[in-house]
Amino acid sequence: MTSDNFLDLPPLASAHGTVRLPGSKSISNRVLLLAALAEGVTEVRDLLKSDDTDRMLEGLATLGVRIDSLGNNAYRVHGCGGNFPVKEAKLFLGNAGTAFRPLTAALALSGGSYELSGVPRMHERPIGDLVDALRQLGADIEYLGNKGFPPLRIKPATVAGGRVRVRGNVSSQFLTGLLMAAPILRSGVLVEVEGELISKPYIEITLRMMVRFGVAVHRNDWRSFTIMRNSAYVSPGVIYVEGDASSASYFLAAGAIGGGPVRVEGVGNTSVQGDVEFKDALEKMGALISHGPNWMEASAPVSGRLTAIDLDCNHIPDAAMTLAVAALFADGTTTLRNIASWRVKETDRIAAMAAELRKLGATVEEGADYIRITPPAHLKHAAIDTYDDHRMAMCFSLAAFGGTVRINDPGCVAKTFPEYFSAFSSITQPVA
Ligand SMILES: O=C(O)C1=C[C@@H](OP(=O)(O)O)[C@@H](O)[C@H](O)C1
Ligand SMILES: C=C(OP(=O)(O)O)C(=O)O
Repeated sequence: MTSDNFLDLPPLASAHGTVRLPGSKSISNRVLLLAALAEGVTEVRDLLKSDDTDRMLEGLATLGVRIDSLGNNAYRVHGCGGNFPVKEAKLFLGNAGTAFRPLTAALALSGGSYELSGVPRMHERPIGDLVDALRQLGADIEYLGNKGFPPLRIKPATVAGGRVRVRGNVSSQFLTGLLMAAPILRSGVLVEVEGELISKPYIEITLRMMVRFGVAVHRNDWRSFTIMRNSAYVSPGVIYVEGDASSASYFLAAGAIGGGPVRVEGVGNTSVQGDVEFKDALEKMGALISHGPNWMEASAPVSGRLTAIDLDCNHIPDAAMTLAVAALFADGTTTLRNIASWRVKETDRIAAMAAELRKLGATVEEGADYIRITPPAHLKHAAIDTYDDHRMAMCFSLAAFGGTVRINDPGCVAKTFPEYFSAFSSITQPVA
């Protein structure tokens, strides 16, 4: 039964089939911004269409960037050569971290007057480390609400390149924003990371996308990054967005729990996305995994049951949520470590995950940066609250392998995967 506010998933007997993945959120929003900043016209194919990418598309359009929709998830972006035509604007960026953080950096170095705001949760997500770094380059940024958080006002300022230090232990998106925006200055920037850097594979995506647009960053391990004087983005002509590796995790887990094989197409072992390593975590749990350059496939262990794991998940913060729900179907106690960033994402994901897993009967221990899950013998029926967090809705759909489950506010999946539930039902078979 469905309504606007909840979706009842029937008890599931098995999973097998193939899913063609929607485009990667992380790549889509990077490519849109880089194409906008580049010289020339870029044709972007297989872009993700979702709330987060709509916020980036709208934001760029407000800034005067011409973007033509060509149909079939293809867009033509008319680059503005590092100089947004509109010098005064208000941007609403929803809850899209991949739009908010990089656009803050780009606009702070652009010499205009801008206001950036989002949904109430976005105003609770930190941005102080990025603002501090941009101020070192001369940017004039004011907090319109609480210090260290959006909404922000950016004023015209004399900005110049040079050395800038940024903290990377709250979100890697601050470093991503600085790196992507730095070529706007044309005068060379040395970015030094202060302390620990989390979510490193996302920096790899950033650097790979910048190279596609003609800017090679010289790096010293994860400590410092140099953007040379006169670096400027140039359109690569046509660019394809690969499938979303985080979105792949739900289907691969379904194959590992429900028999399989479940195959995802659009992303594979040559991907630039760190979340493809989710398949390795599932393999450690006993799942049978195979993969090629553009696909991955998962089946249940020969024994039929997954086994618990103890894993540092810092490199796969998004896909790790799927492991927490897969742990309901694994023998033993699963511990997911080094996930403090979960607390400042769409919701406090450690608290939300613990609360909803407990409703299903699991024994859950949570700490500042870890979660430990012991499954019950049988799942209880529960109505799962999703906290306006797309990943809560998507990963808890897997609980239907233990009996019927209600997902409250299923529409929140629109942040990154509007068609999620129809894709999920296409590879899962209810109990007869
Ligand atoms: O740069 C990116 O595309 C992202 C970085 C990660 O955030 P943090 O760096 O805040 O962990 C990730 O959780 C987010 O979904 C996307
Ligand atoms: C953390 C996420 O999103 P954002 O890009 O808004 O940070 C996510 O998609 O899990």
